[in-house]
Amino acid sequence: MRQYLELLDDILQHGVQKRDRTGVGTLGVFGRQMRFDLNAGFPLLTTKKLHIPSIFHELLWFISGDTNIRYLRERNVSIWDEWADENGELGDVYGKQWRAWQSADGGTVDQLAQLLTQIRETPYSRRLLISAWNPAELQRMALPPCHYAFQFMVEDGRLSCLFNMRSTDVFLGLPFNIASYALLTHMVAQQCDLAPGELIWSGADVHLYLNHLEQAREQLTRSPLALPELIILRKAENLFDYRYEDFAVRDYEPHPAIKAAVAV
Ligand SMILES: Nc1nc(=O)c2c([nH]1)NC[C@@H]1CN(c3ccc(C(=O)N[C@@H](CCC(=O)O)C(=O)O)cc3)CN21
Ligand SMILES: O=c1ccn([C@H]2C[C@H](O)[C@@H](COP(=O)(O)O)O2)c(=O)[nH]1
Repeated sequence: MRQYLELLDDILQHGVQKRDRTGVGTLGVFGRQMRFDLNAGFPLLTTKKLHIPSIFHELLWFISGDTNIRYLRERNVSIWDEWADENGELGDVYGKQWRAWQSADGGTVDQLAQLLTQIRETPYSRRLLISAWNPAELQRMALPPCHYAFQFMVEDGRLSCLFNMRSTDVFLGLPFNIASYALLTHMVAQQCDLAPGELIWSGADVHLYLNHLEQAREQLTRSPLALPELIILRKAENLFDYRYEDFAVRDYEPHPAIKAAVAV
């Protein structure tokens, strides 16, 4: 994950200070990309310890189509707490758009199910794409999607994924987002009898909150360690049938966690 440290350094060196919605303020750059070879290890940050259950449960929750934080709360995952209403609802966020995009005729589109069919039937397709950016429903979302679209590509029996972010909280959000899309790529690959290929992150507004600068500098004093390995213990019947217990991360031995406040 040397690329991640290079990105931190890039922002600290070239970032421009800006006001932002949360009132915290950021140091940011516009337009960056990072690539991860999923065969070189599972891209979990090693220069600070990440809480793996939060990442894995969140992805399973998206895939299930759920938009209420009850599922997360029951599993001690608190990363969405600040955005939920008194009933735990986040509105029409990721899960809704991935699994039940509202169509004009009153029906819904299961983008994830369609994607799997397309990968199997037309692996050469250039349309293996899912969008969470639904302009008609943005007002009904607690937060407009940050990772708003992702696309797969099949080549030589390998599945690669590129995910787009309009806005990236580099210290807190990005390490989660990279691991989450890496896990999704492993799962979709297994379901389609492909091997994982590359994961590519593409970010537009790429920022460090001003109250994360010290933590970012602390991370830059640390050396990246060997990446862990993801083991899928069971091949589920279909993409929607995976459980948390189906995954194990082997040999994750990171530097200690670094605390930071999330900007709401
Ligand atoms: N400002 C901001 N940054 C984000 O990354 C973000 C949002 N808002 N809003 C929606 C979701 C929620 N996400 C979050 C929210 C909190 C953490 C966080 O506090 N992480 C800590 C503790 C993790 C834990 O409890 O599992 C960390 O040290 O990684 C991470 C991602 C990602 N998103
Ligand atoms: O998965 C996520 C979700 C959110 N973020 C960050 C990016 C921004 O710092 C905030 C969202 O604020 P906006 O004003 O809507 O841009 O959350 C992330 O990095 N990853």
